[in-house]
Amino acid sequence: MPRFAANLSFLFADRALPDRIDAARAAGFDAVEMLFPYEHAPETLAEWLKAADLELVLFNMRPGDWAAGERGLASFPHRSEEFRASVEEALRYAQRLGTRRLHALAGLAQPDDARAASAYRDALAFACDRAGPMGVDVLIEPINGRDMPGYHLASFERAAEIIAALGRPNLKLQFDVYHRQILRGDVIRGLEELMPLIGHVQVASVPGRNEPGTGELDDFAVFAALDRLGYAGFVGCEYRPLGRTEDGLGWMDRAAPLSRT
Ligand SMILES: O=C(O)C(=O)[C@@H](O)CO
Ligand SMILES: [Mg+2]
Repeated sequence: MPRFAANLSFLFADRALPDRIDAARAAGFDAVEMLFPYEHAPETLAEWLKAADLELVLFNMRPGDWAAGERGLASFPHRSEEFRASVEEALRYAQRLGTRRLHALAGLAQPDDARAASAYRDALAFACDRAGPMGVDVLIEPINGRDMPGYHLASFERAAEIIAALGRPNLKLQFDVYHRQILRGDVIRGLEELMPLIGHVQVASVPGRNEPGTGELDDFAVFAALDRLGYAGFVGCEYRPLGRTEDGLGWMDRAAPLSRT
C-alpha cells in the first residue's frame, strides 16, 4: 500500500503545530505535508520534525494574501517578482527541511486568459530551473471550481499539456483524488494515463472531503491501483476529519494493515 503523509493543515488541526507533529507520529505516520510552513523559522520546524522522526514531503510556495482570498501568484504577469521571491523562500525552507516537492499555486485568473497562461508558464519554468539543481520537484495541481472558484488550473488535461510543453523533468502533477473526482471522475484511468507525470497524490472522500472510505468512491481500490501502477511516492491525507482526527484513522488499518506500528 502507498505511504501516507498526514496533512498538518487539515489533520490534528485542533492543536498547535508542534503538537500536530507529535500527534502525527503517535498515530503512526512517517511523513507529513502542510500548506504553508512560513509562520515558523525553518530551523525550528526542522527541530520539531527531527524530534518526531518525521519527513516533511510537500508544502506550497506562498500564495499571496491567503486570508484575503488570494490563491497563488504564478499566473499574474505583474507579480512575477513576488512569485520569484516566493520560489527562493520555498527553496530555502526545502533545503533546510529536506523537502523534495513544492507546490506552486496558480492563482485566480480565468483559464482562457492568454496573458495569465503565458505568465503561468514563465513562472513555472523559472521555478523548475531554480529547483532542479537542488533535487526539488515543482508541482501543479488542478483544483475544482467548487472549492476554489476562478482558479486558473482547473483541468487535468491542461496540466498535462503544460508539463509536456515546458519539458522540465522536475515539473510534476499533484494528483488530488478529491479534485479529480469532482472535475473529471474516471480516477483510476486518470492515474493510469498520467502516472509518468505524477509527483504527488492526495486523497479525501467526495463530496465531503472527509476520511477515505466515507464518500462515493472506493478509495481502497484507488490505493490498490497506485500499488499496481508502481507509484512509489506519498499519498497526502488532505481531508477534514469528521470528528477528532485520531478517532477517524481506522481507514489506515484497512488501507495498510501492516504499516502502522
Ligand atoms: O487544496 C488543495 O487540494 C491543496 O492541495 C492545496 O495545497 C491548495 O492550496
Ligand atoms: Mg490537494
